[in-house]
Amino acid sequence: MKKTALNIDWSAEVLLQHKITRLERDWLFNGASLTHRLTQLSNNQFSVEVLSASRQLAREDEYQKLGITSEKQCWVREVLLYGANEAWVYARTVALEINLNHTHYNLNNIGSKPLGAILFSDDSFKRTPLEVAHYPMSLLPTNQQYPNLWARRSSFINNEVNVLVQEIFLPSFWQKLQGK
Ligand SMILES: C=C(O[C@@H]1C=C(C(=O)O)C=C[C@H]1O)C(=O)O
Repeated sequence: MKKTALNIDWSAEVLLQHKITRLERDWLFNGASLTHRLTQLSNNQFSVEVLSASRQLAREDEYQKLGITSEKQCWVREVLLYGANEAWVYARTVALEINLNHTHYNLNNIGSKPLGAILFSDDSFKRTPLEVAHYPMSLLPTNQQYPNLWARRSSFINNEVNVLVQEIFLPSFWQKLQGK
């Protein structure tokens, strides 16, 4: 598998180098549905903008997390999650396409419905522990390229599919929490 220069360090090392606040910890390591929490925080003014949803090769760190040892076509969905008309979170979800095609989950056609509504409504999904990293600017959408943004990832796994969900908290989200 080709080495990518942008391998992200999802180890806890980043937590040793960058002290996180109680507020950051609450949002980075809270296992509840982010859709639900953002809906509450925005007083029900939550929405999803789908940037892309397509069949493509994934990144090395994503293959590794998904337990895929050679480059295979994946289903990749990239969205912005909005609260009160501000982009609060960029999310990138990856699943092995061949697995997804053999499930009854119609993830590729959910459009602007939040993925969490599916993943959290099916008790068969087990969620892996949340990991955090600082997300490389160049991997963010062009109008959201800020340095050192906190990202978290975890997988939702059942006997049909392994769905890797990565969520990057944008500056406007932290500004909202700080009442700015
Ligand atoms: C996994 C969840 O789904 C959210 C919705 C997403 C989407 O619609 O693509 C992606 C990431 C999540 O923040 C959740 O609500 O926790």
